[in-house]
Amino acid sequence: MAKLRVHELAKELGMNTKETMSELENMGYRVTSPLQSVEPEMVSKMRQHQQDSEAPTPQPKASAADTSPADSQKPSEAKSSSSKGSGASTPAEPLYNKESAAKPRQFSFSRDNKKGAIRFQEQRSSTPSTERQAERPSRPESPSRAERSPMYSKANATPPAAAPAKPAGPPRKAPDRSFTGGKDAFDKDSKPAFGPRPVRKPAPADGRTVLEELDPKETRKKDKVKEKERDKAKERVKADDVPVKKPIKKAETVEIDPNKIRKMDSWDADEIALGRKRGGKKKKRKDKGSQQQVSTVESKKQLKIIVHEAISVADFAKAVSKKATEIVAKLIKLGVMANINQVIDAETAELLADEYGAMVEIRKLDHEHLLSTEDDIQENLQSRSPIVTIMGHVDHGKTSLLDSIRSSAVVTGEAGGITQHIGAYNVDLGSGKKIAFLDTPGHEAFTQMRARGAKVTDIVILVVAADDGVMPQTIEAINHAKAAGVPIIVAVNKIDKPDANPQRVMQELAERDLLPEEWGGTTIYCNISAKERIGIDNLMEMIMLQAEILDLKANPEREARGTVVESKLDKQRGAVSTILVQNGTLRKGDIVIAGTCYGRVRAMFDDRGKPINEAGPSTPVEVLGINGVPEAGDLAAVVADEKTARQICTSREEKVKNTELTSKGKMTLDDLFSHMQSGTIKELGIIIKADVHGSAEAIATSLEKFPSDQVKLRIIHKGAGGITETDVNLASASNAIIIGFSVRAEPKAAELAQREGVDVRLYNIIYEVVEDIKKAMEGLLDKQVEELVIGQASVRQVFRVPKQGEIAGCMMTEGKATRNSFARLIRNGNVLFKGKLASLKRFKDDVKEVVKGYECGIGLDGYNDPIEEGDTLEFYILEEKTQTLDI
Ligand SMILES: Nc1nc2c(ncn2[C@@H]2O[C@H](COP(=O)(O)OP(=O)(O)OP(=O)(O)O)[C@@H](O)[C@H]2O)c(=O)[nH]1
Repeated sequence: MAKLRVHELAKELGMNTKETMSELENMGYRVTSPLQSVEPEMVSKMRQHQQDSEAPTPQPKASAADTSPADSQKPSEAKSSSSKGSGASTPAEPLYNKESAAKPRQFSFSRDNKKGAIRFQEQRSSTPSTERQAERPSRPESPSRAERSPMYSKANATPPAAAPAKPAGPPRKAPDRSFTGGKDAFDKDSKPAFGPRPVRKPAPADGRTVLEELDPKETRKKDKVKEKERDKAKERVKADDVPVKKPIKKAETVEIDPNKIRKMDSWDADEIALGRKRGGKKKKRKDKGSQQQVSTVESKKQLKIIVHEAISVADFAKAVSKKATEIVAKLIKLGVMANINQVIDAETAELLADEYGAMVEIRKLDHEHLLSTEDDIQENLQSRSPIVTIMGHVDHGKTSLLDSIRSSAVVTGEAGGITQHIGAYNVDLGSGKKIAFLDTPGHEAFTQMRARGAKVTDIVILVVAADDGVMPQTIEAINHAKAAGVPIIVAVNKIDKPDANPQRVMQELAERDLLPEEWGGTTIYCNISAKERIGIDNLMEMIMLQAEILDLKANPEREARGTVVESKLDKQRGAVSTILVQNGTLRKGDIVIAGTCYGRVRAMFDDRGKPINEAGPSTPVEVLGINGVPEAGDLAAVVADEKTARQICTSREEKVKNTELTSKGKMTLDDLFSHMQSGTIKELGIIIKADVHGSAEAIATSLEKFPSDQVKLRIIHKGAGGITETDVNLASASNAIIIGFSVRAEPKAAELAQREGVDVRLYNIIYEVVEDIKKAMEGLLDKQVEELVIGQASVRQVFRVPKQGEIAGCMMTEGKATRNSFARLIRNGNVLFKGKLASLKRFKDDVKEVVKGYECGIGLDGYNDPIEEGDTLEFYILEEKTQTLDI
């Protein structure tokens, strides 16, 4: 008997790949990849296991089997269709411009065992699925799968035991309600579980389908939910009906939720359950009035105000049933100058709420919170297409690959053949399967987005030219993808070239932890020629296979949330933003916030410039109507009205102004110890940049060997050259520190590091690097260091002194500077340097200290960039505090 790969076995057994992997694991067989070959004996064990579980019983256990997504096909059929369904095994057959599917199609994978090629398979359902279902014995469904399947109603997934009332008898032909991923599922005859629910039909005495039998249960469940929602809605309506001038009685027993109303919080799961958002147009109109910003809910608890990012003073006043002028006065007492129409941030609202014995619940509008599907109603979750980023070294064929995938001519249209902008494209593979591609000019945009909290990509395609091999940017791309925890599929490109050497690429990448599956590793490699369009279909199959493993889900029913991929100002069209919808559905007319910008979606275009009215999950769209140019990586989310959008954006703008806020929470060597102590850090990410590769290697080796059972040192990236913005972005996105050895940070990188709060350490002696890390771990074990500012000086003139570099001629404007103090060099609010003084002089004499009102000359130790007139020097000393470990 021949070996089979995991995904082939899964196909044969009618299971999904993930389940098969876990089933194999359960049977004690180690599986690391869906491409892994399974030994013949294990294959037969699995088959036996399958048969055992499929053995027909006199009990009518149709319910679970009916709901199996894979049961619509017999294993034997799966095999036979695998060879014919793909149009035999002509490898060059295009996958996504197939003739239109007149018949319902379904999508799956198969392997042509003779040729060893895994192929997409398009299965035409010539036989009604009900027949196929009846031909094979039913197989009990595992509850987990039932739960996961988006198209299932939970009721249908009830295990066999849940239907004991059914009369015993021979298994009857139950209609196929399994979801196969194809349009079969919508076949009228087969009465799909996810079609219009026959809940209102009275269940017949016998001959009922399991679906019908279970419907009352489902109905009850639904009714309960609806009832709950109706109650909630009533409460909201009650609140909405409160006239403006009428004070809310018993304010302390009223829970006021300014955001949980139709106008404020369109992404609230409850609202979605009510289906209010889409049907809420009329209400919206009716609600146009400031008083409708607040809704009340009876509660015996403390007054609760739910605030997302901001709330206006007027709304806050309403929430606590006080006059706005009183709130303004309270704010002044708290040191916040705001008028009635101004917006206060959630934290200020919290302080204010304290004054009224109320509490504020802050709901964050960040990527982590908004893009999670946790609060989505499970049954609304559906599989979504994978979002793929193509990365690789310059000229290795990223654009050509994308071009060949979407059969357009991007490369020829590019100026100088260089990818000039980030594009996002949807590729239709037919059979309802799509892949969203992000075309980035390397990895900068990817990491930049990640640094902004965006996690856009599900899979990275690493393009490596077979004639060129692994190059510096290939390594960077690997490190960036790894740091983001995104799986990599390697596309070895240009195999058409005479000097192509795919084996060498494999070898080089294997050394970097990308061990090919055929060598016992887990990384998928695909040999392709983007130019000659060789192996593209196989690559697409592998992407879909990986996507299946990742089990990507989204809820198209909810309001859109996504990420800005790029944005620009177009002379004709105004601000144009490319938004990748990641959850929900974006519709024309929706109000979108993106970073600090917002607006009503005036028009939307797909990746080919075609106007569209709505875009579901994993769809990139060009959006017109946003009032500015948001940054790549900004979260885009639909809110219910412009007022809410404005409030949030105003508050965000204020936060952006306060640069300190953005640098909050970043890891620095200084606070490594406190993080270690609080247990908030398990590993310290390090990026090493050195003048030569050898030094970077040497530092990495010594750090990797560093013994510590508390914190693991993880080298995220190492390379030769100065510290660039990309390095800082990577550090910021990965909460890592940067070690520069005999290199400096590029000015823009230094600025970015300052803005992002990334700790950049510069060294000239390897030993000192290790020593510093050691000190950070051990030295701070005894001491906690605090910076105490002691003075400030303004740079009036700059002198160049041989061997000493630049000396800043300063006037002390505040406090004092001492010879052993530290200094921060600040320009336009940015700290360009932080470190020791190299010299402190009055005229030609070294002095110990200079006080306010006196001139002095100051050299900065280790700072080699120009000092400029007008720069500010801030002096500080480090104060050590003894730690009390036993607290
Ligand atoms: N022979 C051969 N040439 C290829 C193949 N793929 C790409 N090329 C050529 O390689 C060059 C670079 O291709 P691009 O697709 O622009 O590479 P890129 O990685 O997107 O480059 P940047 O946009 O500059 O980062 C072009 O001249 C392509 O025609 C291939 O499979 N075979």
